Amino acid sequence: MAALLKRSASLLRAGALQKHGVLTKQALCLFSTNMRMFTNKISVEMDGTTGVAVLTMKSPPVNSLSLDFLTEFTISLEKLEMDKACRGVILTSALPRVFSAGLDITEMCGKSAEHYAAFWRAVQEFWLKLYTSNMVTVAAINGSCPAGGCLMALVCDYRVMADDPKFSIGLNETKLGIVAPFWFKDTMTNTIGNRETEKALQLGYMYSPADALKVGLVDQLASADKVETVASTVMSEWLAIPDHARHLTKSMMRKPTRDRLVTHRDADITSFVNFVTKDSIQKSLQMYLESLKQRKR
Ligand SMILES: CCCCCCCCCCCCC/C=C/C(=O)SCCNC(=O)CCNC(=O)[C@H](O)C(C)(C)COP(=O)(O)OP(=O)(O)OC[C@H]1O[C@@H](n2cnc3c(N)ncnc32)[C@H](O)[C@@H]1OP(=O)(O)O
Repeated sequence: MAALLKRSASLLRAGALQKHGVLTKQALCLFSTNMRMFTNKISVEMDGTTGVAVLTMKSPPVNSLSLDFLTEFTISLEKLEMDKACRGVILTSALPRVFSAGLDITEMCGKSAEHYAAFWRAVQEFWLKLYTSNMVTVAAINGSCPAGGCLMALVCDYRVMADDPKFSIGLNETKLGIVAPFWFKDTMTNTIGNRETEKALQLGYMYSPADALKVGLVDQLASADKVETVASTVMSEWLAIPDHARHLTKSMMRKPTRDRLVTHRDADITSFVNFVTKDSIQKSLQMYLESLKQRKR
């Protein structure tokens, strides 16, 4: 398994996954009955009876989306996608208080242009795989969920969030001095509409669970200890619909947004690299990282 993951990771980084479908056709072994898979940063438990997998992020301190994390996540998802027995996946976090802190800022600081390009391609791949999944995807948001963490939840079919005012969710990029790219914006607009997105993105607004429910950023709240149980109940309701009808409908709804990124994928990587290599952006990101560290002292 370690060797497979290593090989898969290098293929993914090289862009081979989406170009040649190598992982999907040859390399992936499938889940069949009850199955557990662990990588360094993710664990997956698949219940062969219900057809539901729980994908748990376990990358302390904050489940940030590093290149390694994104690679492991995308490969795990691909394996589930290939397993005919798997019809739904619940995403959750093993960490107390944090679902995911979003993109790993250290991947965007002080690295080469080649590194930024590889990182951004992996972010795109992660979004594309999750956004276009044939499985029912439910986010069990059991902690804070800024920026890329919010994006991950937004691409799921349904979001259940812990009703704890200490947690928040939103696309806060402007607060870091950076700009959410068009496909982050599209994903949010498709969920909460244009006007609310315009305000939320410009202000880098982080919503409390109650406010997130009010604007439709999440679908349901549950007490922190019940988030996963509620997510499982929601999953059963969605799985009562015939798969083919449901996922044809999903792909009809999502195709225009997906196509927009696929069409502009290379240009989007170039934009990201040009943007993130600017001195002013590097300075903003460094200062933000430093402020996160200072907060603890
Ligand atoms: C003209 C138009 C051009 C357009 C061109 C567009 C191009 C594209 C531009 C770029 C777009 C990028 C999009 C970016 C998306 C992102 O996701 S950026 C990441 C944003 N994330 C955050 O702001 C979250 C920051 N973190 C927190 O708020 C908190 O950590 C938390 C998640 C609420 C958890 O709090 P707590 O449990 O108290 O933990 P902390 O003590 O704060 O943190 C523990 C350590 O983790 C480090 N850390 C936190 N978040 C990150 C992160 N995202 N990346 C890396 N590291 C992180 C933090 O520094 C602590 O580290 P130590 O001090 O070393 O322990």
